[in-house]
Amino acid sequence: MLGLSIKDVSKIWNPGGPDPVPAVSNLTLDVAPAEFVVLLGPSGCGKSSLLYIVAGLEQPTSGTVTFDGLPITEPSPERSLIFQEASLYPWLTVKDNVTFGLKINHTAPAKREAAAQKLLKLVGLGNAGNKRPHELSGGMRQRAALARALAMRPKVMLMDEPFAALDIQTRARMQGHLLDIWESSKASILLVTHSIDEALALADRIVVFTSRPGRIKAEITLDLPRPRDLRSPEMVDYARRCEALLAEEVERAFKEQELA
Ligand SMILES: Nc1ncnc2c1ncn2[C@@H]1O[C@H](COP(=O)(O)OP(=O)(O)OP(=O)(O)O)[C@@H](O)[C@H]1O
Repeated sequence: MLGLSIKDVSKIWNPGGPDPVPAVSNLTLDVAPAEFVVLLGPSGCGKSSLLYIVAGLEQPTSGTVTFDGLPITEPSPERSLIFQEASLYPWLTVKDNVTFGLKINHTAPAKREAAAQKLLKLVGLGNAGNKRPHELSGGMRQRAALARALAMRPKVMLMDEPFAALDIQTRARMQGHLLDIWESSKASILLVTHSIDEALALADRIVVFTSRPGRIKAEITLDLPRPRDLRSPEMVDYARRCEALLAEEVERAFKEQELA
């Protein structure tokens, strides 16, 4: 099968230790090529744990994860992971950060230069290639991190709250950039967020998690054109549904804590 296939995956941190933590439980999720899936869930419900497994940085305790039919056992350039804080190399220019992976791959300098020009333009940093990361704003750094991920032509972009550290206006612009990038790259995206608005603005499908251990509570398919007007009655209705689903889970987690 093409795309990402997560089958019956469970993750227990510290299994066999004195304090095992069941993070994800029997989770099954397929992400089609070029599909944009957003994971929404209460804090600590295992969203990042799942992303690390898909990235190949962690192994599931049980279950399988495949990409284009092949088991995921280790990180690969075809699956890029982008975090909340852009982790650029401070001693390299933006351009050299973007083409770092290509240099490791022994891509010829002329090709690297061409790729950097194209990617920096795509993320709106056409004039910032020679700057160092500390000279950029948070939003610009995150765009540089996106360009660096794109340089490896990933088939899947795994994004862990990529815009959470940004102010609301920058965040909205970054979402627009991401949609442009997604449309031109045709990569699948699996993005974790706490923001219902972000999920509604971006997703083809929102997957709502239960509280820990994370399971799929609901899936909401948004077969709607973008950009979306989040104030339209239809979107307000979707937002209410998401809020109600999340509220149930937060409530359940509190009750379980009280009983423990
Ligand atoms: N490396 C680890 N070792 C032990 N426990 C871990 C590890 N990583 C995560 N956990 C635990 O697994 C559970 C799920 O964490 P995870 O970070 O996957 O949740 P999350 O849904 O991404 O949370 P948030 O939304 O707050 O970022 C938490 O209880 C967390 O403490």
